[in-house]
Amino acid sequence: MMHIRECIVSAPGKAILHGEHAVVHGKVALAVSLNLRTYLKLKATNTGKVCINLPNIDTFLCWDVSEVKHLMPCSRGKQMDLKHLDPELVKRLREFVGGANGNFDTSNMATLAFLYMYLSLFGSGELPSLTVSVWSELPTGAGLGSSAAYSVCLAAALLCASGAIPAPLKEWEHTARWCQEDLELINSWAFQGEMIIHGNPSGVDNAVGTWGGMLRFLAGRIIPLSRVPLLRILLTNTKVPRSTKVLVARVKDKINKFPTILTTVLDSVDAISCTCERVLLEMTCEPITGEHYNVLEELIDINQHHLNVMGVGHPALDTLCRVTLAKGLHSKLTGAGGGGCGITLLRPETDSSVVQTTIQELKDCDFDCWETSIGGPGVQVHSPLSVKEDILGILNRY
Ligand SMILES: Nc1ncnc2c1ncn2[C@@H]1O[C@H](COP(=O)(O)OP(=O)(O)O)[C@@H](O)[C@H]1O
Ligand SMILES: C[C@@](O)(CCOP(=O)(O)O)CC(=O)O
Ligand SMILES: [Mg+2]
Repeated sequence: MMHIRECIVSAPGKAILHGEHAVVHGKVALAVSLNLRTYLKLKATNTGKVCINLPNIDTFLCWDVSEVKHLMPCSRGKQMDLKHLDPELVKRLREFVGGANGNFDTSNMATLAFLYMYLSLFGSGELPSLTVSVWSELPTGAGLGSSAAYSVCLAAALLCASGAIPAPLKEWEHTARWCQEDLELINSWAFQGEMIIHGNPSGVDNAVGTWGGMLRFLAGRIIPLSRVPLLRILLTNTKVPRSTKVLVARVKDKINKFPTILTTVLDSVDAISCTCERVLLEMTCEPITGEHYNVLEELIDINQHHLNVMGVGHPALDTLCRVTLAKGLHSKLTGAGGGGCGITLLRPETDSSVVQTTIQELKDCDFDCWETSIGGPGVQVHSPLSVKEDILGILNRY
């Protein structure tokens, strides 16, 4: 039986400050990693089976390696083009997992992304027997990039298991990261997972999951913003379920229907991202003033209107904006919208009593709400000691 490397990896979720949807159409986005992560454990087995345990989405599946092996198109060697999916492999996998009739459910998408990467990475040789277990602190399908964190973890663990990238953890270390070249490979493979889950992803989410921190993303170009002011952000999950794939397709339809109208909206979002970036930079090189915050707040308001124009708003997100504005705070949706999460900018002087009453009022609307810290590290490999006990317990359960 083929020998593979075992590992535990994690990747962060993200919040998009500005540029969601527009980024799919070649505009600038500003995004930042969160302190909420997805963890994945890959275990080598000798059962002749390939198994996946996804307790967040109640999915536990096992196949005989031989059963999966014949899904690999015979003509296929090692995959070189990581910008497109192999349509033949996707078709076969859809038939196999039951997503052939446009059945884009949570479980099918996650399974498809896993099997696609597993077969693409190992399918040209002997398929290893292994078990992958994933647990996330992120809400699934809520705009915080859970799909990308999942795809980044899958890519890192499977690439590491296959020997395509090294195991960077030294014996005495608790966490380690890969070198730039390996991160680029992880990011490219994670993009494949995102293509399965999003349909037409921009790549911003997997870039944040891979590199962490705050970054500017434009047409596949990733520029880390090393100098950013400390921002206080409130995250609210309206808990209205939605699918990024459906929302991205909805925006595309609207652009096709009203090209000249939507083009100007997308250009305006681009200008918002660029203005926000300039203001954030100014805030790191000159004393921060109330005017900086006034501009950041106005940008949030304008962008939220644009996202409504694109058709990705939701009454629950309107409620979030209204409740926070009554406290003098400004909010916008983050991620694909249509429900899911929103961000609220807190000012440095915002009193903690105001924050607490706002959180309480949002909870009274049946939303989840918490102050978050941003800028967590990108994809990492862990020793078991560096994983919180409760999370390790879940990963070891299977
Ligand atoms: N922890 C997880 N375990 C399994 N699948 C996950 C997990 N997190 C995300 N996914 C996959 O990602 C999909 C959600 O992606 P998406 O609609 O892009 O929302 P978001 O990325 O904003 O959370 C889920 O339907 C599922 O297929
Ligand atoms: C709407 C979009 O800009 C972000 C989607 O983020 P999320 O899956 O909702 O976390 C799509 C993309 O960039 O691929
Ligand atoms: Mg997503």
